[in-house]
Amino acid sequence: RPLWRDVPQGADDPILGLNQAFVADASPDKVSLVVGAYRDAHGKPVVLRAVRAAEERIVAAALPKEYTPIAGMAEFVRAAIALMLGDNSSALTEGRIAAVQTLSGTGACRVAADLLARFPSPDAEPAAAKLIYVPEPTWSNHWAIFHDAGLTVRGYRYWDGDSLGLDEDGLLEDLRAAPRGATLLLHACAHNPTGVDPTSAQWARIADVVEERALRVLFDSAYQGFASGDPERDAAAVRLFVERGHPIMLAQSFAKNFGLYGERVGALSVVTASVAEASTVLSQLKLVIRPMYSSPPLHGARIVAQVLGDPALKQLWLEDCAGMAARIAQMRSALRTELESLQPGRSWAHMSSQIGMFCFSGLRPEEVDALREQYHLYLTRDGRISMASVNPGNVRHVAQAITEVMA
Ligand SMILES: Cc1ncc(COP(=O)(O)O)c(CN[C@@](C)(CC(=O)O)C(=O)O)c1O
Repeated sequence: RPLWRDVPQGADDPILGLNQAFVADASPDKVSLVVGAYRDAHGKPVVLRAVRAAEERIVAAALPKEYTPIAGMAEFVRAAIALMLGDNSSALTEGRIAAVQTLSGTGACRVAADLLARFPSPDAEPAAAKLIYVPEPTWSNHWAIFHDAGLTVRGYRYWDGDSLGLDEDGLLEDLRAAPRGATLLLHACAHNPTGVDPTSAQWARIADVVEERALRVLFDSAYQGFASGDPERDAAAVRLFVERGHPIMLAQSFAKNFGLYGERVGALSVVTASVAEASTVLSQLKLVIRPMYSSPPLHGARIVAQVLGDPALKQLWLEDCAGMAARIAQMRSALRTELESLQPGRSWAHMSSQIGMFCFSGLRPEEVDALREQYHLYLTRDGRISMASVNPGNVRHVAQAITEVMA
């Protein structure tokens, strides 16, 4: 009996769906510039040295595989917070942070969304109760995550297509117009998809407006250490808000900076005003998680806890993290050089001034389609290029293809 006959065909995911088309492409010249996953200079995925070493220790310890608590592995969660806020963060030492391990960054954003939907800010105007502002553009999955949790999602100006940089005036104007107590999503570093981050002076002005409008902030940190190569530097924006006393929420992904994509390692932290608030918020986070997926996976959390808890392994990780960031920076300048030599008079400065995994190239959708159809180059239709997929072996081919579709 066709009991599912009324189910409509769902749209392919703009990122992951495109990757399936790439896999199906038989051309030997195909290159995927789609998913933000690191590749080495030979186009191969990498398991970091510190991760391998930690795994050897974990396997040798022959640990049991009991359920983790609903809130996850406490040692991992604490290490995750300390990586972002610093070991001597007062919020951490005073016990004012409610934090849980999550199914990577996506899971952290979704648990945050459910908490926000259940507990609007007490200072919120009625219009702000379930309202979250996300940057225009943002990671495509953000819209669905917050919508599915029952929040109303609204864009705020972020990308300036003319200057190929931050639309600071538009951003501040939109935030000033936000109803009091609404939630604001901010990318901690390496904004996806634009690669454009506010300067420290611009972050300070954003923090001013957040205070004026009593906005609640959810930082989404998916690239700490991977952006600049220095986790301390990549934590600057989050630390600015915490030092100003903002009760921020922080979603952390360890997919990219630890290369643990498929292990699904993440955390969600809520900085509160007191131990009592942290305790009630944690109890509510557990009520969100238990019916959603009960408890998070063991292995990846053990790896991150082992690495961050051992100075020698942490140093190894820092070197590899810096190495990934450096290779991406090299490819940014290599591709820029190739493009500017093929297109005299046209500047590709934004390719090397942007930071993190992606270059927001400015390529139009029809040019992206031509790259895919004629040159077997795959990238998302917003023109985002995953720079980790560029390497000395394909950089000229990529530059030539881009030049030809722009002609
Ligand atoms: C800003 C941002 N937040 C959260 C996540 C979620 O990552 P996680 O759940 O794997 O921890 C991503 C990953 N974005 C990728 C790299 C992959 C993806 O789309 O899932 C991207 O290609 O944009 C991201 O870019």
